[in-house]
Amino acid sequence: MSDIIKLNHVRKEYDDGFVALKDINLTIESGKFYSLLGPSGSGKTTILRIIAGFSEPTSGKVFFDGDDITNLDSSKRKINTVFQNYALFPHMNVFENVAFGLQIKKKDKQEIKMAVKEALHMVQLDGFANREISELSGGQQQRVAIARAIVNQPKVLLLDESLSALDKRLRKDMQFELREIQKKLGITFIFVTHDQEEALAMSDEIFVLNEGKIQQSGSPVDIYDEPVNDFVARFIGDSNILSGRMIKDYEVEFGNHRFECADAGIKPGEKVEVVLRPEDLDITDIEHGKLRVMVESQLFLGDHFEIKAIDSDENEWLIHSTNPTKIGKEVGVYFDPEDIHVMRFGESEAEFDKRLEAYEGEE
Ligand SMILES: Nc1ncnc2c1ncn2[C@@H]1O[C@H](COP(=O)(O)OP(=O)(O)OP(=O)(O)O)[C@@H](O)[C@H]1O
Repeated sequence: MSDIIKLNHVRKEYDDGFVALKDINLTIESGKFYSLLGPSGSGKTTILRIIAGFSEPTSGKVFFDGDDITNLDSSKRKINTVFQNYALFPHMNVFENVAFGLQIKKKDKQEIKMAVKEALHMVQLDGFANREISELSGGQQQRVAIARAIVNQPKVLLLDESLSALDKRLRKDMQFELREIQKKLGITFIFVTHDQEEALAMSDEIFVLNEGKIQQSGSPVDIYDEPVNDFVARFIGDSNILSGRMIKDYEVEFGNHRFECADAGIKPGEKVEVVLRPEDLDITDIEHGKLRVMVESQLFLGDHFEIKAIDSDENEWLIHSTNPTKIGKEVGVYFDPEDIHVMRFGESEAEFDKRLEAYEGEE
């Protein structure tokens, strides 16, 4: 797969002096589904606007297919955007909305008709061409917005929080549909969301952002299983995060116990943070457990029990279990060495990758 978009050292300082993007470097390959994921204010929309050409970086460069497009007008980019509020024209029907961009470009009438028909077919709105926008449900409006964005065959489609107006059920359906549309079209989608579940479910690759910096990039599984820092660990899924100390390669101490782990390349004695995912913890009897905890609360969440427990050092543990236990009971907690994820304080993604490579190379 070839690279289609590159951001090199992009920094964005707004007129009031606020630095929204600090030093963004990212590469987008063609034909993949990407998410920009981060809390409100982390800079997701700013990145999208810079890629679309609605905003210029203060410094740094934007490349498209190898060409420098940093100062290229948005209308000349082979990139289209689906906005959060869809920005449909309420006084035009579905056909006119989708045809609008092509009419502006003075395309041939017959050609426009065919292109609109195909775009509406792609988003499963065959037969809706003459409907008024006000006669459509939220999900259908969303699809018209996508049809309008894909009708002039962009190479990249940007989607800004475009599912956030939909109710939960419809949102799940649209997540699936968007993924299907992306696969059918074979173009690159860059999707902005603050919803980590949505990003994990839809993306080939995720960029996790916080405070104008990319914290981590990778596949959903990489990011979930190997968060590089506590921000990512906390933001993506539920976590147990504890302070600890590295004893030696493949051995870490936390909660006054030493445990075999899968991490290496960290100085003996170095203070670290340890992440254990609640679904990696199993409740067992005290003798078979690696930890001993007392169950404080238990909630049934449909497909698992969410159990909160406390150990003798007053550390709170979150455990997801398919079997119920009893409040007030002392139980053992079991986990495998690879379920322990050790994070160094302040380690960047690049340093993390380098350390991992060095150790994988040795094996
Ligand atoms: N024109 C502007 N002038 C000054 N600050 C701005 C301007 N536009 C955005 N910002 C600030 O830049 C930061 C990043 O904004 P951005 O819209 O990119 O965040 P976001 O991650 O998309 O957030 P949200 O999920 O809330 O949309 C925010 O703190 C925002 O207040």
